[in-house]
Amino acid sequence: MAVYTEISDDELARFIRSYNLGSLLSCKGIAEGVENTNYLVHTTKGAFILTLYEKRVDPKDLPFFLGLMEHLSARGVTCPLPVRDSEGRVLNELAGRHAALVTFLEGMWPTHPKAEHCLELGKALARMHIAGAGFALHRANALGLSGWRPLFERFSPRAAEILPELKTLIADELSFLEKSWPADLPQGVIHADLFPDNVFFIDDKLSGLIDFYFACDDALAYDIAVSINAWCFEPDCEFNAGKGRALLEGYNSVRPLTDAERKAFPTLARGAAMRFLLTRSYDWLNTPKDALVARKDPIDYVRRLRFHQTVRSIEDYGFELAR
Ligand SMILES: Nc1ncnc2c1ncn2[C@@H]1O[C@H](COP(=O)(O)OP(=O)(O)OP(=O)(O)O)[C@@H](O)[C@H]1O
Ligand SMILES: N[C@@H](CCO)C(=O)O
Repeated sequence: MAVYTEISDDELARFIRSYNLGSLLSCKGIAEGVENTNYLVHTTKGAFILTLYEKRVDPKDLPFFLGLMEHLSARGVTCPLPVRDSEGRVLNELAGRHAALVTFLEGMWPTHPKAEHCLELGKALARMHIAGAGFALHRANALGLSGWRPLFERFSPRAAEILPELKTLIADELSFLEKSWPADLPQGVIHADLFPDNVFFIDDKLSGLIDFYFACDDALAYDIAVSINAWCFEPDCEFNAGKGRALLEGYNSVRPLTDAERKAFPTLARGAAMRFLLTRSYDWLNTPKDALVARKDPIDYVRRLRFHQTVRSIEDYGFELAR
């Protein structure tokens, strides 16, 4: 579920009146999602997503997220476009929360991504990276290398509740990543959470990207590593080289990877596995078992991490990339 904040009919009607969106026809809570409260709103001018930002979003980051969606939309990336109210504001307040309305995107996310989806995703990710250039605002990656150890320290005394050897595995891996993390890769705006549930398709054609609430400035190739982990492993956590190749080839056909990015890829993939292993472990230990939000299994990311630890070069993944 992701309806943490209820809105009264009066509050909603007043809120919608402050936009030039005609009359309110309906409003339904959306069950999917974890971080924020989302409603699907219909007015006589169309369909919109109303998001109330919950506690894990830092309000000072909202201009970055909303501005980025405007920047990308203006450069041809299909993503939600924040709607301005009659005074030109994209960020408002509703039911005691910061709130925004964005355009509704048609499409469905793929529950069983195929290589064809991965190819499309790779191209879209590269286009997004290119379109992000020149965005005026900046946001450091709060869940990047420097954020991993402090997050680990918040749950390490209880890590054995997930897996007896988890504490040692993470501690050793963090030492490796802190020593080996590449500092000189091409940087830009990354999505940082481009999982299948954030990518919509209509008839196997990619129709849009959503959920920019982890977007930040970081190494572009790190974003590819996040998506390889999210899209190219089977439910039993076996790596699917065909899907991986499709994603990389799609990306490389739009924005060719540099030699430094190719060389760093196995380390980036380990870091991307670490980031989701840490957040999932923290949430696993700190979300009440009877909470309505489904917890995501950290073990899936232990398996990904162990796989990447065996890889020495990008060729070991079975990728053959054109230069
Ligand atoms: N612009 C949009 N158009 C169509 N549907 C949307 C849009 N934005 C959100 N949704 C729907 O709302 C759901 C939750 O959105 P979103 O992923 O942004 O939520 P969240 O709370 O940030 O969750 P999480 O970070 O866990 O993915 C999506 O799965 C999708 O069904
Ligand atoms: N995509 C994240 C959760 C939402 O950010 C995960 O699968 O752990």
